[in-house]
Amino acid sequence: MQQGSEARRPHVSVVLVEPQYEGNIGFTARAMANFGIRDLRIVNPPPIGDEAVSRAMAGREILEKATFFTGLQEAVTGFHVVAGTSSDTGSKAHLFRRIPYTPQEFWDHFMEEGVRIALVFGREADGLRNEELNLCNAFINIPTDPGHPVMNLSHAVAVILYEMYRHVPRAARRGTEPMNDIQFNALMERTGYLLDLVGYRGGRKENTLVMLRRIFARSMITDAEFFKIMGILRHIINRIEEGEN
Ligand SMILES: C[S@@+](CC[C@H](N)C(=O)[O-])C[C@H]1O[C@@H](n2cnc3c(N)ncnc32)[C@H](O)[C@@H]1O
Repeated sequence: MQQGSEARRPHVSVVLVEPQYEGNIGFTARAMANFGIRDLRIVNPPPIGDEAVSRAMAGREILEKATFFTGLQEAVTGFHVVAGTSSDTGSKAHLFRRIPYTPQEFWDHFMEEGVRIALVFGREADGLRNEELNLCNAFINIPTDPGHPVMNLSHAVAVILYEMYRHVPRAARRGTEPMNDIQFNALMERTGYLLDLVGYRGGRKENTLVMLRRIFARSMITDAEFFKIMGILRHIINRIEEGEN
């Protein structure tokens, strides 16, 4: 299922109900890849061909492994949370069992390890039908300009998954934790040593280190990037030292 950070996440699936355009299916798979979600379910898909594949890019495997269903009930069996999505908070609002969540509110509530969540998206032309909304036990509406509330299907998927991703604890996003204080000090120490080796002394060295400290501090260097930079510094330092001996 989700790569890398399964332990801290709910199990999220994306369910498209009778999408008309294969391009939107491809773009949906691509957005899912961007945010680490793998399980794509499609109720009564149109023919899926080259256009979907070319739109999917990194989501190609997700597209290839998508599963197909003949009804929504079948597609969402076994999920704890079945979240219907709609741009329509007016005429369909009476079908919502409660006021729709914004994506942020939804993930504030449901970002629980082990919870199985189906995010259900409707048809391009007329969204989810009443009988499909009745199968949902939560609802999400993405706030937009009131004059233009209807988003493209795959854009709506991307916004909701982006918000999910923002809720994933930092530690669960492999390699994206910020460099810690010990690493920061080690980076400054190595940089200072390199400046010594290339002949920076006294005030020149101090001023350069102050400037580099500011640059490093505002660069939001991740732990993975820290190890890369340290590796590069080690190579440069080794080369210089070898040349001196
Ligand atoms: C082109 S829209 C269909 C328009 C339809 N009036 C509806 O119910 O939203 C296709 C799908 O994209 C999703 N969508 C579009 N705009 C959205 C919004 N503002 N909030 C939540 N989902 C949205 C919904 O899943 C919707 O069924």
